[in-house]
Amino acid sequence: MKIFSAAQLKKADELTIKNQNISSTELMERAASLVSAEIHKRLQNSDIAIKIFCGVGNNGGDGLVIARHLIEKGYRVKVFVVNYSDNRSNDFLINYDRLKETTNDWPEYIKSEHDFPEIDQNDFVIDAIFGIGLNRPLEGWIAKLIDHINNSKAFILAIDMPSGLFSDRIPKKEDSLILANFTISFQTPKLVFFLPQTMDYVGDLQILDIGLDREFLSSEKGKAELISKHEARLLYKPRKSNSHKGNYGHALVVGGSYGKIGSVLLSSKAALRTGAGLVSTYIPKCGYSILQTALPEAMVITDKNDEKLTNIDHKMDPSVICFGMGAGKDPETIEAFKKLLQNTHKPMLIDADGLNMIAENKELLKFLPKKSVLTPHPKELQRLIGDWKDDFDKIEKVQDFTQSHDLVLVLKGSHTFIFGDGHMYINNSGNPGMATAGSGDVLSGIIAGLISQQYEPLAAAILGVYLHGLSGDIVAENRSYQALISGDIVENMGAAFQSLFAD
Ligand SMILES: NC(=O)C1=CN([C@@H]2O[C@H](COP(=O)(O)OP(=O)(O)OC[C@H]3O[C@@H](n4cnc5c(N)ncnc54)[C@H](O)[C@@H]3O)[C@@H](O)[C@H]2O)[C@@H](O)CC1
Ligand SMILES: [K+]
Repeated sequence: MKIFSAAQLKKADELTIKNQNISSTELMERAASLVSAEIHKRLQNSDIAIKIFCGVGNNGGDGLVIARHLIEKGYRVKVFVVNYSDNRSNDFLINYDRLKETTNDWPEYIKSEHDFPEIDQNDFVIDAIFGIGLNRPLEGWIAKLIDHINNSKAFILAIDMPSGLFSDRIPKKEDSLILANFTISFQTPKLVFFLPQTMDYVGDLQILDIGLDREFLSSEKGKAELISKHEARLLYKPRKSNSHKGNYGHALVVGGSYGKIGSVLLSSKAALRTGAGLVSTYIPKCGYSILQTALPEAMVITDKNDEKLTNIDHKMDPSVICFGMGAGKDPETIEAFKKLLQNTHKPMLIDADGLNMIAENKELLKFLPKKSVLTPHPKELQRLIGDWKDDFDKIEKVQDFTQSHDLVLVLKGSHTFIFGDGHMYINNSGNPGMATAGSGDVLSGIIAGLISQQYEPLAAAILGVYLHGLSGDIVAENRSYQALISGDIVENMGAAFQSLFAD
């Protein structure tokens, strides 16, 4: 699903009104009716006090439509107009009149702190104060109202966006914004719903298809693409019945040091479980028996050194080399890595200590084969590209970095971002249970396993990240977040592939 900017959404809005020959009031009616239907589906006529806070723009207009529909269905609704301006939008005014025809319990106006209503913890609050139209921080009594709503501890449903959240920038620490439990947004999600600095305000997220202009949605280039099952499925390449292991490539996993052989084991196993035809490992001698015993399907070559990598002389022609997990940063290992880079021309996957070596020896960057995949977590990214001001600045810097070196970059996080070919993809699978030792090693193995099967590096990164999260979700469902360990993600790759096509 594409992610658009506020300006693009406004354009989609206008085109829809023109091409479908409807009024903006009708579009609002369509969008907000869908929201009230969702609320009704969940509340099932329960006798709960619903308090709807409506701004005086179109987000407020949505709130008024929702109020009317819920009142018609018999809910106990109280509407508050947050009168931040005397300029009311046309659709606000139309729906204000329609609401007054529906109920005798007319909206109450909030014009200062004195008008703040009491909000009980058991109330159901709907935030329809500001949507994508917010263009400056909230001030004065409006900011205080937001804090008042948050402090009530009531359940908060935000319409389109939590009020106070901008669509295109990060709010300052001192800014007031709604901390929603649930957000229902229209047509496409907004980028800020997925950024580490702003995602917590959104709560659970639901996107409603309000039928905006199809032609625009499919032809317009998005700011980013959200990767869910549908998008992942399109990347999947089925296996041919007339094939042999040679068709699925050979992944070479290079890494490990004394006490860290497990990382290579996890990556190698993940590559095999993802479908690589052959997997070899290149490790220090101390790992030989460990790997041969724990993973008889893999071939093992050892360095002449017992505890670290000193000379990566593999004499093979692998389809992909995955480097870095557990490798440490010994000067001899760095030298060996440099030689490996100089002698490799196919895209590589670089993780963990491999990334740290590049961060500390930037001259290595020029030896990286084009389209290599780097898989940093935020701290590793910072070592690679330096500090950033905020999440928007970070995105810009990563785009510059990946484009100038022609790389694919997987920025790991609760929503992992994938950058490549000038585009940005945001993963939508996975869960907090996956923040556990070795999870990154498994991801590297999955992506390497896909590259070895001739997926383009960018496609391998996108699909790999999605499958990794999907497998983690399957584990969490059966085992809880806390009990999930990385080996479980590998073991459930089969279930993840099956689930890709389950519905
Ligand atoms: N784009 C779409 O596809 C649709 C949009 N609809 C709704 O329309 C909303 C956007 O409506 P609007 O453009 O009227 O914008 P909002 O309702 O978000 O904001 C209204 C106005 O408030 C003013 N404002 C901005 N920041 C302020 C501040 N800090 N203090 C005081 N005033 C401030 C601005 O002049 C802004 O236009 C969406 O979020 C959505 O809820 C829906 O009705 C249906 C379809
Ligand atoms: K809102």
